[in-house]
Amino acid sequence: MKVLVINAGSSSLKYQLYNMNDESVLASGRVERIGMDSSIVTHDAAGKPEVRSVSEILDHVTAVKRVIEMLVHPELGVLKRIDEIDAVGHRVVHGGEAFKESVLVTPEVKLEIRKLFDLAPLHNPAHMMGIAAVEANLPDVPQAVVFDTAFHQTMPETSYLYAIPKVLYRRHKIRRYGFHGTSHQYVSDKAARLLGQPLESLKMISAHIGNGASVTAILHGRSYDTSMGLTPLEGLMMGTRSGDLDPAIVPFAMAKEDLTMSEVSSMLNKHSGLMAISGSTSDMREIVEAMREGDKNAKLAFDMYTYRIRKYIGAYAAAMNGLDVIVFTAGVGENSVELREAVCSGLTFLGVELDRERNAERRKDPRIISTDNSRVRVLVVPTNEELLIARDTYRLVLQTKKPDDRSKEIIEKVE
Ligand SMILES: Nc1ncnc2c1ncn2[C@@H]1O[C@H](COP(=O)(O)OP(=O)(O)O)[C@@H](O)[C@H]1O
Ligand SMILES: CC(=O)OP(=O)(O)O
Ligand SMILES: [Mg+2]
Repeated sequence: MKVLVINAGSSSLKYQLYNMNDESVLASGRVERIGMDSSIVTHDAAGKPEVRSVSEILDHVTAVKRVIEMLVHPELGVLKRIDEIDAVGHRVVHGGEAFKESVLVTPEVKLEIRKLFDLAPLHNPAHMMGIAAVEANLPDVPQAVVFDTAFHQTMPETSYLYAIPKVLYRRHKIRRYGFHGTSHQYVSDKAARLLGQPLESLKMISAHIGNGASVTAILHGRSYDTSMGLTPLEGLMMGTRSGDLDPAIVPFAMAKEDLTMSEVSSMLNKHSGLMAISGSTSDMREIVEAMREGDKNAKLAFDMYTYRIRKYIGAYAAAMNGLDVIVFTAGVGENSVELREAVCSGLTFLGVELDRERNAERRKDPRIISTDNSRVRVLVVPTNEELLIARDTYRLVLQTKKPDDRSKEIIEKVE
């Protein structure tokens, strides 16, 4: 079975095509700057050089059409015919309380995702455009949705409720949901396997540090608490997002600076974080570079960013009354030697001992970077949200098949 995984953003669409018989990636790529004057398509088919093209792609329907054209292209493609795509899986950031696990797309599911537009205005509308674009281009292909929030649905009330009038929860479902769940789930499972210990026996903290960043306390394999909240704004300081702040700042700044609600929201989501403190960039590579050149603002941004990660790790170790494993993942967590060093150097009281040489190795596979004597094991595990999305989609679609077809598919997979 071949599964196409799509992560649709407001102006971009990333894709990966999997052969589920051996979970190999046949092709991957992205369409950027959708709706702008020059859109960029990058396509990378297994065994062929990556290609880049610039054209005008005004909407997501056209973007999906371009992706399909690339996949069946006589030279650059990997499929003979479009009907070789058996299923499509989508990343959906917000599933609210309605979705505790991945599901196949139905009219009811689409309605629920629409109801959550308010709670994830940057993400959910774009995902719906992705789903509609697939319907338009591949009308008979089953689709599944995999939610960032699903893994965190195991959190206890003590973690997910805010200490505000309960009517806000009852009427509007205002609570902590948490995000990046697919990633936290993937890396925690991978970490336990690498250590050769059952996930259920471990107290783990996973730090997904990318553009968006969140930390999760994973107690015996289940999400126990997580730093993002009702929306992906709470918690850590991020590239352009503020993370935690005193909520009184919002009305205060609105009054003093004469800001509207959408202006204050844009300030906190798009003009804060590393960008605001460094005054120049939200990209950690550039922050580290500028810091080396003696830029004081970049150093302050880096110090605040890493201090907050350390603070959350300390808090979650207390929340779980212990800690066995820390996992770093995502763009910054997987790649920044400096960040891991800065975070871990302040955690020796917990029994964290980083091995400097292991930490400095630039490898792409999951690995241990703590010393052999470290009481808490520290790991780097490259995340793979797309693979989990492909697996869930494959499983859900297989369940809908007639028993005979199902055994045929499973036999093919074993072979
Ligand atoms: N070698 C590196 N060192 C430090 N940071 C890096 C490195 N490579 C990538 N990054 C950071 O990773 C971030 C992107 O992370 P990623 O997980 O891909 O984000 P997203 O999926 O949310 O777009 C970039 O903003 C960049 O700062
Ligand atoms: C939920 C979220 O913050 O996602 P991303 O990191 O992709 O922006
Ligand atoms: Mg991401």
